[in-house]
Amino acid sequence: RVSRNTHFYHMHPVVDGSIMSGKSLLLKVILLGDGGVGKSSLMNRYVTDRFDSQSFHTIGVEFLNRDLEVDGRLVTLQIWDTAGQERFKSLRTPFYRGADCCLLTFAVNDLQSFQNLGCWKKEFMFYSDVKDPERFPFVVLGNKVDMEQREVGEDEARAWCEENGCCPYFETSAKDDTNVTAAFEAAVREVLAAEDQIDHALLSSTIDLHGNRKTSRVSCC
Ligand SMILES: Nc1nc2c(ncn2[C@@H]2O[C@H](COP(=O)(O)OP(=O)(O)OP(=O)(O)O)[C@@H](O)[C@H]2O)c(=O)[nH]1
Ligand SMILES: [Mg+2]
Repeated sequence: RVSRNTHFYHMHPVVDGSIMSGKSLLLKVILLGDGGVGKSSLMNRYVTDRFDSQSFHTIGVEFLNRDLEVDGRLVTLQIWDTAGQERFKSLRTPFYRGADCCLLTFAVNDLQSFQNLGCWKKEFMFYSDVKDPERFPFVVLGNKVDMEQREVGEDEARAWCEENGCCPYFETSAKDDTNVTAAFEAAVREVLAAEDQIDHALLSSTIDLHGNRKTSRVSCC
């Protein structure tokens, strides 16, 4: 399963310091969550529009690319799917660096997987070394909503999201293709919104620097 994904990989030349594919922006999103919650199924549904009821546990990481357009911007979404089982921790954590968004995933019929969301968030923060932890975009996915036996209510999940940085929440089914596209597009929107904020902050600090220089000249002379 690991080597299969190399078919989907294509090099993105670096143009003017930013990684571009044609005119599209390359964004890396990473799926984290307990083993068996449906991370690989969500990625495969989104990229290949297939669902396999007999899928194997992931070992290490795999990734697939999909091009899309969000709010008029062309994006190549590089989706990194990780192994949720504890024994594969050392194989997945080196791949957290450079992620633009983290998709925290649980299964609505598995309470433990919901209770572990906080641990996944911590693990991501620890190994990704993100520059601005307060503003880093997360999206939460409650998968397997097609299952009748739920152990986690939608309200409970939304409350967790509120308490954890007001991240967007989607109830998904990789099996029925419910909200899968919406969830990945939301991840792109979160990244673009965060980048717009950074651009705005940079612009403001440039103006401040200019102002400071003027002030120091006055005090020098
Ligand atoms: N009913 C239902 N089953 C699902 C759904 N998504 C995944 N599954 C099933 O759940 C099982 C685990 O799915 P995976 O996608 O392999 O889970 P994973 O999160 O990638 O697991 P690891 O690779 O071990 O981390 C498989 O048998 C899938 O067919 C869903 O939305 N609904
Ligand atoms: Mg998997």
